[in-house]
Amino acid sequence: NSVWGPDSLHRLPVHPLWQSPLTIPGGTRQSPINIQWRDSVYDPFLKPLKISYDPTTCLHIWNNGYSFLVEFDDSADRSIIVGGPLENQYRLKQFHFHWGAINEWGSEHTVDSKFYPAELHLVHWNAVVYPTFEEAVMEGNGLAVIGVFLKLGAHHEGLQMLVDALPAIKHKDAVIEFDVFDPSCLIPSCPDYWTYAGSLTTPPLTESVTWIIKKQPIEVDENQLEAFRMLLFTSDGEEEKRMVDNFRPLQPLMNRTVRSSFQ
Ligand SMILES: CN[C@H]1CN(c2cccc(OC)c2)S(=O)(=O)c2sc(S(N)(=O)=O)cc21
Ligand SMILES: [Zn+2]
Repeated sequence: NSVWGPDSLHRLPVHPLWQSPLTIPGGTRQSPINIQWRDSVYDPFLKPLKISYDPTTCLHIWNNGYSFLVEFDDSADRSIIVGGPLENQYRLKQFHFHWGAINEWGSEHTVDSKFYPAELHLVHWNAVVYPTFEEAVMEGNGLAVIGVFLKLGAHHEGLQMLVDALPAIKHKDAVIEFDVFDPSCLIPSCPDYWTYAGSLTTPPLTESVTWIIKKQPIEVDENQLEAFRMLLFTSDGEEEKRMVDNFRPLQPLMNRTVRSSFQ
């Protein structure tokens, strides 16, 4: 259940970028957070995360004015994750990214206060317990988001397919069909992850996310990061505002422990 209603949300100090409130009154499990490696607690009972995506469930790629996202057909259990810290299996709904204007920052989560230039979020929902995504978004165990850090390095072949589509969705609300894409190619092979109870990092900021943050980043090259920065927050015809720095500020850890799947 959420701790605030839509009426109180709009009177809060808002983040300049996308009118996302900086803090939520009563919020006890907000995201993103800094992951202090030495304070994370190894949990031997954490299972390996099992990821099985069907590339043909891919629908389209679009610019929603916050980020660009690739959406999937979640009408059946065809692209799912199970295991890890999760009690049920969760269905893939969409993935999107957050990034900076320069390589010094851009990720939402930090590790030992270090920013990465970008962060990938793969959003899944608990269709075992909840009949619709919209209901799952409002419940404590409704969503599971895999976070993957991007670091500057080698060219990423799998990412290039997305990068090649970006010029066609430069403006807010632009969408193009995207037939076949397997997001597993964006997930590092190393099984190690941190996990903690958190929230969406954009409105509605609901405290419904089990975060699974991969320890190992993926490498992308400068041209690929620059391609993200060519997108616009603004619609066609409006004064152009480059889509950069679309990450929420760090939130207080409060009474939470970050667990690790590795020693
Ligand atoms: C615009 N960004 C959010 C979009 N969502 C959304 C869409 C429809 C309805 C809804 O609530 C009723 C929420 S979402 O749940 O897919 C997510 S996940 C996420 S993040 N950065 O925490 O991974 C941000 C958003
Ligand atoms: Zn996100």
